[in-house]
Formats: sequence, C-alpha cells, structure tokens
Amino acid sequence: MTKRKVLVADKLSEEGINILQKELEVEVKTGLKEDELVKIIKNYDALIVRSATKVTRRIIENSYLKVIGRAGVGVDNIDVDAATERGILVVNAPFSNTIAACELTLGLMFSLVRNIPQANQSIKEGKWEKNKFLGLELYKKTLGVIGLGRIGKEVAIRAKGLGMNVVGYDPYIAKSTAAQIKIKMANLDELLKVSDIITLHTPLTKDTYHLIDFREFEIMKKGVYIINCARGGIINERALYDNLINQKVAGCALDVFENEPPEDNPLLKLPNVIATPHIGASTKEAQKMVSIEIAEEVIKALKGEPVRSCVNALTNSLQKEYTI
Ligand SMILES: NC(=O)C1=CN([C@@H]2O[C@H](COP(=O)(O)OP(=O)(O)OC[C@H]3O[C@@H](n4cnc5c(N)ncnc54)[C@H](O)[C@@H]3O)[C@@H](O)[C@H]2O)C=CC1
Ligand SMILES: O=C(O)C(=O)COP(=O)(O)O
Repeated sequence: MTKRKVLVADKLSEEGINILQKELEVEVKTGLKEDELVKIIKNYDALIVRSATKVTRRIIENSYLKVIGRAGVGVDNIDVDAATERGILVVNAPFSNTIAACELTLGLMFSLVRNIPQANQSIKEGKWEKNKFLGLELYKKTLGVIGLGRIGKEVAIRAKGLGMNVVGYDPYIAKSTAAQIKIKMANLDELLKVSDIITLHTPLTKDTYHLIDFREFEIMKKGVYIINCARGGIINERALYDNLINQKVAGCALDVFENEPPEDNPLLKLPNVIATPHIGASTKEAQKMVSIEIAEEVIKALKGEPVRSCVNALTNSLQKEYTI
C-alpha cells in the first residue's frame, strides 16, 4: 500500500521525523513562501509547521490535506477557520514546551531587572561601568501574570518560590487553579495597577490582539517592567514604544514580535529593550518532545484515531475546558 505523504515545512527534531518515517512518506522543505507552498501542497495528506510558516486560507484551499500539525502551542499562524471549513483537522503539541517557555520568561525577568545583557555588552566593549548597572531585586516585588494556563501557571509557581507576590488575570480558569497555586486573582485593571513586572502568557486571538494598548499602559505603575514570551500582537508595539520613551515603562523583554523576523523594529533600537529571536520553545528537551508529540498526533489523525489536541473550533468556552 502506498504511504500517505507529510510535508514538514519548519525545522523538526529527528526523533519526530523518525516516528513519521515509520508510517508515512516524509518530505522536509523549510523556508517556503506562500506561492511555493500553494504550488506543491496538493501532493500531501499532512502538513507540519512551527511558527515560521504561515498556513493561509490560500494554501489550505489549494490542498487535499487531512491534517495540519503545529509542532508547538500557538496556532495563530494557521487559518484554523479555513481548515475547519474544509474538514481539515488542526492538531498541536501543547504539552511539550511549557517548561522551556517558562524558564526563558524567568531568565528574561532576571536579565531585565539586573541589566545583564547590557552589562555583558558593556564589559565586552572594554568598559567597567559598575555604577551604571544598579538593578532591582525581585524579592517582594509584585509579578502580574496575564494568562494562567500551562506556562503562566509554571511562571507563577516559580515566582512565588523567589519570594515575589504574584497576581494573576485569566477570565477562563477555574478558581481552584488559582487556589491550588496560592496566588491572588484580579481583573486586568487591578493587575496593571499593582504590578512591578507584568508577564504575558495568553494565546494570540481576536480577543487578545492588543490586549495591552495605550489605555492599559496609562493604568500601570511608573517604572513597570514588561515581559512578552507569548505573541507580539498581544501588545500594541507603538504604545509600548511610546511608554518606553516616556519612561513609564522602565524596560521590557521581548521574545516575540508582531512581525517576525522584526525587520527595522524601532523597539530594538532602545537601550531598555532586551530581545531574543522567538526562542521560548528552543531547548533540546522541548524540541525533542514537541516533535514526538506532533508526529504521534498527525499519524493518529491520518488513521482516523482520536487525537489529544485538536484545535478546530476552539472557542473561549471550549478553551476553558481545555486548559483546566
Ligand atoms: N515564545 C515561545 O516560543 C512560546 C510561546 N508560546 C505562547 O504562549 C501561549 C500560552 O501557552 P500555554 O500556556 O501553553 O497555553 P494555555 O492554553 O495553557 O494557556 C493560555 C491561557 O491564556 C488564557 N487566556 C485566553 N484568553 C485570555 C484573555 N483574554 N485574558 C487573559 N487570559 C486569557 C487561557 O484561559 C489560558 O489559561 C501560546 O498560545 C503561545 O502563543 C508558547 C510556547 C512557546
Ligand atoms: O509553541 C509555540 O507557541 C511557540 O511559539 C514556539 O514557536 P516555535 O515552534 O519555536 O516556532
């Protein structure tokens, strides 16, 4: 019997590729543009991507795909509605990169308040600017966690371990989740008012697009720090820029951008912005697990077996069940 064909369009660890190869014919072609994908997508039963490849309506409508696999969590780069309309299953691998994204968030939080990247740069330039890099302690500061799903929850638990006060905002989680990790829940405005550091961990959806906009910056404390390891579009980058310039925001750490790669993004020119190139999920452990998780899901979907992480029609109410 001829094997079904899967196109792997972004980098996937070899463990996952090996699993796919046992059952399917696998082709790996990365860095394809929309036009190139449109030309070849008819040849495949399944497509696997990460965040780089945008799976547009045009690609979907030119395909005979049965399943689209997202080797990671966020599916904002996939037109899930278009896939659903054509009966194409969209599955993701949400259980494998939680710790990786959480630990990057913590690394960025320490880096921000102690100016570690700036101090590193300075000493490598031959300077000894000891007095320039006076930092802040995290101990007893208030961390506002927006989105208390898998990653936000792990960040909150670790922040409490550092002696921080943690306030959470997430309209869709059960009260028992907050009680379990012993953090205070608040509405968005209360969280913005009291937080010394704010970290974002929601998906990018129609509801969370520009969740942090000019109005929200107005409510924040002067000297607040912002961390975004979720998605660029959740913060209005123009509002962030203005509030860094007027020093309402003391500094921010960004792993994600509205446009990636962020060509000519003015935020990257500011000294109080530290940035990483969307590496939240980039650990050996996470990438190995993600590749296995998505390979198994895609194979199950092609066999018509029940899958664990179908994201079609994931409305907010469904998301509630899904997160808890
Ligand atoms: N930088 C990176 O490489 C990575 C980024 N991510 C991003 O992080 C996001 C979160 O990942 P997980 O924690 O695994 O997802 P999750 O689904 O477990 O958690 C998301 C949480 O956000 C909440 N939420 C949804 N809408 C909200 C709103 N309007 N206000 C407040 N909370 C809201 C949900 O109720 C849920 O509890 C992903 O969607 C992805 O975009 C995830 C992994 C790696
Ligand atoms: O899993 C996610 O949502 C991520 O953002 C990770 O993105 P990546 O797979 O590293 O391109």
